[in-house]
Amino acid sequence: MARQIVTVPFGFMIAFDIVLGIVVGLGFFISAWRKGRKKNYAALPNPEKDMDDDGIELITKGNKDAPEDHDDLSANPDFQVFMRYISRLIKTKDVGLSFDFEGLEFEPTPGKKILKGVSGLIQSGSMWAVMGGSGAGKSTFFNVLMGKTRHTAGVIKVNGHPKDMAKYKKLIGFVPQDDIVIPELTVRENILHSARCRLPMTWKDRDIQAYVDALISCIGLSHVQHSLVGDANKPVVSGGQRKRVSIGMELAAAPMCIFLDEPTSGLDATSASSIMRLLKAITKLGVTTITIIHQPREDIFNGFDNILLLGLGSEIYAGPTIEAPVYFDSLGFTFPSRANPADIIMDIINGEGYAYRQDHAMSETPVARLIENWRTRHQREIRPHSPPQPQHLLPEDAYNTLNTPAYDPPEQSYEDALNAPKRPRPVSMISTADQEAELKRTMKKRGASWYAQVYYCCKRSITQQVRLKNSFFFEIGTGAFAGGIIGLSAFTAEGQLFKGIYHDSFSIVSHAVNYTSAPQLGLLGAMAIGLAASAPAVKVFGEEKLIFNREASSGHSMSAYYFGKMVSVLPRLFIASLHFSVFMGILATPIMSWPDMFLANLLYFFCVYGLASCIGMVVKREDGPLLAVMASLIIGILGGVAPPLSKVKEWHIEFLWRMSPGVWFTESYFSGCLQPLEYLYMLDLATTATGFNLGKYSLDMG
Ligand SMILES: Nc1ncnc2c1ncn2[C@@H]1O[C@H](COP(=O)(O)OP(=O)(O)OP(=O)(O)O)[C@@H](O)[C@H]1O
Repeated sequence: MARQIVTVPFGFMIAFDIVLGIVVGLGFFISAWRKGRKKNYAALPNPEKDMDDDGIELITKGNKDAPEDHDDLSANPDFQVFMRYISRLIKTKDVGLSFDFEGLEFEPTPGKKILKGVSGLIQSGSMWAVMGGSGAGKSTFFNVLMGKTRHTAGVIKVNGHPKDMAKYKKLIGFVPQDDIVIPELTVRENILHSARCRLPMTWKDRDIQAYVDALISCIGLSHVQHSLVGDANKPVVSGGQRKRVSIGMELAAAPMCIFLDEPTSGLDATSASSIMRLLKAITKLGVTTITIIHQPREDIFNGFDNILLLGLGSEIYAGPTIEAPVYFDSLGFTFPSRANPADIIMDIINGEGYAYRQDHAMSETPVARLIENWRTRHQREIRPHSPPQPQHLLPEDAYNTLNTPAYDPPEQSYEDALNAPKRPRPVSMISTADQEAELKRTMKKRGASWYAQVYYCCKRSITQQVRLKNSFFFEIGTGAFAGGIIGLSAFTAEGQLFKGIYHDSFSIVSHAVNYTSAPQLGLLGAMAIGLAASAPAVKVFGEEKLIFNREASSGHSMSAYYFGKMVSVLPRLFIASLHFSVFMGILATPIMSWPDMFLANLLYFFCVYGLASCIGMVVKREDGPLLAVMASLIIGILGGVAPPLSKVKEWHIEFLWRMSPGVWFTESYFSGCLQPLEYLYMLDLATTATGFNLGKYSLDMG
């Protein structure tokens, strides 16, 4: 049998590789030239910047801690632009998002209560701090309030109506404790993607870009906006700047309520203050802000309208920030003048408050005593929990608040405050049907269309892949190598992968049969593709599990993400499959038509990518590659070669094998290598012996 020559695909592959080589070479050349040009300016006092291969500015180490532009918000002209945009976005008949929660409990395992009856009222347009020691239950409280974790007891009301908070996810922003950002994108690309996917679909791209520019300036990232974000392994921007990107990604969505889990960790004092002032300003527009904060500076602490103090999963205090020292004073703690009240409060609620007491009455289990004290006092005399109704200022007025001190000292003494007549606890604001309808309309408008999100996700993924070119070239190389190895294994057969019994009248001259070589080639091919594709697939999909979760919980379309991602990997699958098929075709020369073989390989690459991405999404990040490789080997082994599919049929468990893409793939090879020989051999004997079907190529591919 003549060796099949795969001239056209081979020529195509070579031409493609040459073009790819030229493009990459030119890229290197241009970036080296640009780097050289940069070096000529090195003598100037401007901050040094490098360019990476894609022309992205990389901030050099020396510049990482350089002061950011416009830390002083009130001097930043972009701030007014930002405020105008955001006030336009959150204007909804003076109704924002307020939360009323009563007796919230979370008990993941019986007997282990993480939250124990937390109650409170967070009115729209108020700024809350949640404070407590490590493990006090702050993040759990956040998760329960946001609807990410189902509470085991208690009621949550949104605007006075018992509702599932998750329904409002398009209007809620959440800045997680860890910076979940895409390291291969620049600062601006990360924020712009969030804005494009979450802002109203009616917005023009020009407006979105202007809004993002103003926001980037307000969070002090203009000078690094074209720098890659990087990650902990390969940092490009500093940790504090990455934190600000994370905050920017949420502010870009103009949320009506924003939850921030330690937004100031990793920021220097000035930047932290600047970010909190920005948050304060948007709070004045009606945005509800709830922040977990550990060690706030005094001005930051005093900027919060209210604080919720947690200890051992219970409330220790909830109410106006200004009244917290008064409350602890009433318990016998003395606040030294000139000390940061936040520090003292943290000491007290961590059970280290005896330094501020004359007596030692509370030295035993102090946190439990504080909790009990709050509970009994709270029942006895209910103090106001929140400031008056939100003021919903105009952007200009909110802007002006930046120039007034954040903290107004109490006009009355602590004693006066303690003896003041008791005010009734404010009732929660109950939105009208009209306001609810308006909120619904706002939510409906939020977010780009599904098609637009597919486009943005696909574009973002292609950008990432271009910047991760090493992984791309590795995948092509592995594909070519695997194809070559499998081709070599069948090289000596010279394309004769099947021998059967000749048709009647010639059957007597038949030689020994060989029914196994063709399916074996399929089996080896499946395993080789599994090895070549599974690890890169985990990298492309699995590494983004946290990003995916973050985006899904803020209302991004999950299907758009997957679809966009899938479309973006098709070119690399095509190229890897091309290299695999060409090398395999040249060396093994099966009589199966090359396009059929290529299509089978391509679809099998696709299956392995799908499987590996699902695994990468559900298992731990470090386990992903190994488990994906193992799973792809298993589906390859379930290809119906050993044990033969005929045997599996006898056991009546063929359906199990048919669940594996490996069996369809092997069957397509079997079919492809045998059908051209139908004129010569009795193929039905071979199908009975192996259990594979013939002539079902379309079904196999499907
Ligand atoms: N789903 C869960 N199952 C079991 N234990 C949990 C669960 N969620 C939280 N915990 C435990 O509850 C406690 C409070 O956790 P949480 O993350 O809310 O604390 P935190 O106040 O945010 O702490 P930190 O400031 O250190 O982040 C911790 O001891 C944690 O291990």
